Amino acid sequence: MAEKLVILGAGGHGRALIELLRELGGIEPVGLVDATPALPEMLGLPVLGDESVLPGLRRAGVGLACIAIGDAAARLAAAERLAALGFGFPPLVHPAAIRARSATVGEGSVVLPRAVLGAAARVGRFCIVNTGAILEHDVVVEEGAHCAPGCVLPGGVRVGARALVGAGAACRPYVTIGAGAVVGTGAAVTEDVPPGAVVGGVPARPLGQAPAPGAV
Ligand SMILES: CC(=O)SCCNC(=O)CCNC(=O)[C@H](O)C(C)(C)COP(=O)(O)OP(=O)(O)OC[C@H]1O[C@@H](n2cnc3c(N)ncnc32)[C@H](O)[C@@H]1OP(=O)(O)O
Repeated sequence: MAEKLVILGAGGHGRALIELLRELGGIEPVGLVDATPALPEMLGLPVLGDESVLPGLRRAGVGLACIAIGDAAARLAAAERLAALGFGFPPLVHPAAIRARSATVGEGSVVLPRAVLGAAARVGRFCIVNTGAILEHDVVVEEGAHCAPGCVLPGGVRVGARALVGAGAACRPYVTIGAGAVVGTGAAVTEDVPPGAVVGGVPARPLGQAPAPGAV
């Protein structure tokens, strides 16, 4: 029998995860939970209410959850709350992603279609590897980080915890992107990015401090 799963977060990323789960099979999504549910359903799945419904879902046999929240700090905080209620977080890898046998994906992380995980790539817990992102051999992505659509991380790049590598950004091999840093869309990162920095452009240069949660 398929294990039952609830999705926390009824926004755009939630929609992407519904599609992922339907392609994956073997796990039955029962609905979505959201702090401020705007609509009664999403792509045919019910929006069940806010987090107050979660204990009842656990009692009803829903044992799995995935967190569809783009902001890294909010995603990790939500994971702690749901773990305390006893939910488990399977890594979810879309069947149209390409994963080397030696690549690993941590609990609660999601890998979307056409993403590539090369040899010995390591994706930590509660990360997002978005559509078409390329993580080459030996790339390390730490807890809560987000590799946005189409970014290119060549061999040996390290993405620190909660960092965001923006859509279409590319990096030089073996650079380190510090914890909580943001790499803007389309940037070309040629040297290490300090923790918490915001960089953009070609070549990437500092743009300021990390934006407020949810702003990117
Ligand atoms: C499935 C999905 O959709 S996943 C979504 C993934 N998300 C992303 O890829 C978004 C990544 N975020 C960005 O690129 C953002 O533009 C950020 C974080 C770099 C900057 O955002 P903010 O802090 O809101 O900056 P803001 O838009 O006010 O721009 C500040 C300055 O930086 C410049 N700037 C903003 N983004 C970039 C960029 N990607 N490259 C170069 N310059 C940039 C702006 O032109 C502006 O310059 P100015 O001061 O000379 O006018």
